[in-house]
Amino acid sequence: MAATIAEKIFSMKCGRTVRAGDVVMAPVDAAMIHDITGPLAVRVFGEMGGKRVYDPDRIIMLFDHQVPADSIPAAENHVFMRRFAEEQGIRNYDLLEGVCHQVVMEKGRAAPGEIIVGTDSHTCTYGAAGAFATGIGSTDMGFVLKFGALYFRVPESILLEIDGAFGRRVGPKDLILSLVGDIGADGATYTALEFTGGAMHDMDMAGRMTCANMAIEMGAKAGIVRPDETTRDYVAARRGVEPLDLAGDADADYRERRHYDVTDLSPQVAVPHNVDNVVDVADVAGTKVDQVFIGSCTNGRYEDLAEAAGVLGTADRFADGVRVIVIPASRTEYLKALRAGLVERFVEAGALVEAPCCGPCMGGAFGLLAPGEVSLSTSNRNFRGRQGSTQASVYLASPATAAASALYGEITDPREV
Ligand SMILES: CC(C)[C@H](C(=O)O)[C@@H](O)C(=O)O
Ligand code: SF4
Repeated sequence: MAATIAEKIFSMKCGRTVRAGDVVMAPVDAAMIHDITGPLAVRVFGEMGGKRVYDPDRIIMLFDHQVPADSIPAAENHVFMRRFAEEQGIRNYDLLEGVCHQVVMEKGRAAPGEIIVGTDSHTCTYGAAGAFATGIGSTDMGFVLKFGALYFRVPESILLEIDGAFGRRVGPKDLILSLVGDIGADGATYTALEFTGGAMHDMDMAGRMTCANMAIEMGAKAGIVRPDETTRDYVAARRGVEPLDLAGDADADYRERRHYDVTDLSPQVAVPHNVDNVVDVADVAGTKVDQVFIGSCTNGRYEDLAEAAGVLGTADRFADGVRVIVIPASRTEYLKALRAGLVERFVEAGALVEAPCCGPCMGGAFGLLAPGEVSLSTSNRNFRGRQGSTQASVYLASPATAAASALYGEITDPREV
């Protein structure tokens, strides 16, 4: 019987044929908790009478939102979580490795066919590895810590066939922003997006992670990139085993099939204050920016930094008056950027390069905006107040557009640099 990837994954995990709409109790392959939402999950686990977690090897803990601790309560949360990890024998990456989603992926903790949950909405990022991965609340996570399983309604799927070849300085972030603009912030609510097509399969893992990461910005429960050779190589290199082959069937019951061609796509920008307010860069070119942030789980990988550095080229300095903050998504990505000389280039050009963390993405730890200020950010959300004052404005774009805008002090089409 024909099935979507999501239906196949739930059928495999439940040991019987299930279809979209079925409510199932499914085992969870891995569960991720971080410094912000982890403490509540741990408390709920205790309130449920939890003594030992179901399997410490399946739990991934790390701190990334408020690191190094930016307040005494944050430091206390860290201590609380460290103790729990020690008691339970959970591997705690602490604040040493980077942003949660990048760390889960690069440690090979996500693979095709797995069900992964995390107490963070961008857990959908691991769909880049062919997993069914979704963000859950801390209360649900308390249950997962105890029982290793969770109730799910198997979602309907939307097939996204992406073809064509990106033009110069246009890439995965422009694609996903255009999809969010087209589908809308609630256009895919509780569906699994299944990404396939030539342009997806030509994309490296970094680009696929950028796309899967923003599935939640359309309301999707998960965003799964059909696994292929690129997925296999990435996962096999990290796990030492051949991952599962998995594809949706041509005659599966998709709620919708959408086709896109990226060939003529221009750089895209999400304008304040919603992620689905997406326009061509030309429509906002010339808008003055006070801060440019290159980083986050959406675009803080080596490939993103290289794209930005490519636009910077041999220019001496970023524009006067623009604060450029660059944050590699993990220690691994930071080291790659260091070894390739990218960090040196950014610093020479006047950027602040910070250690891996969420940084200004959520307006948490640092890099906040004052009323009236404008930020151009490679992250995934531009809601009012997201990066500081509710009177500030956040534009979202690709690393190439961010670098071009940092060079000129105003939103700039990277193809013109
Ligand atoms: C802190 C966390 C709950 C939150 C999320 O779930 O996404 C954050 O990571 C974000 O990006 O807004
Ligand atoms: S980088 Fe931003 S979007 Fe990603 S987990 Fe951190 S706060 Fe959330």
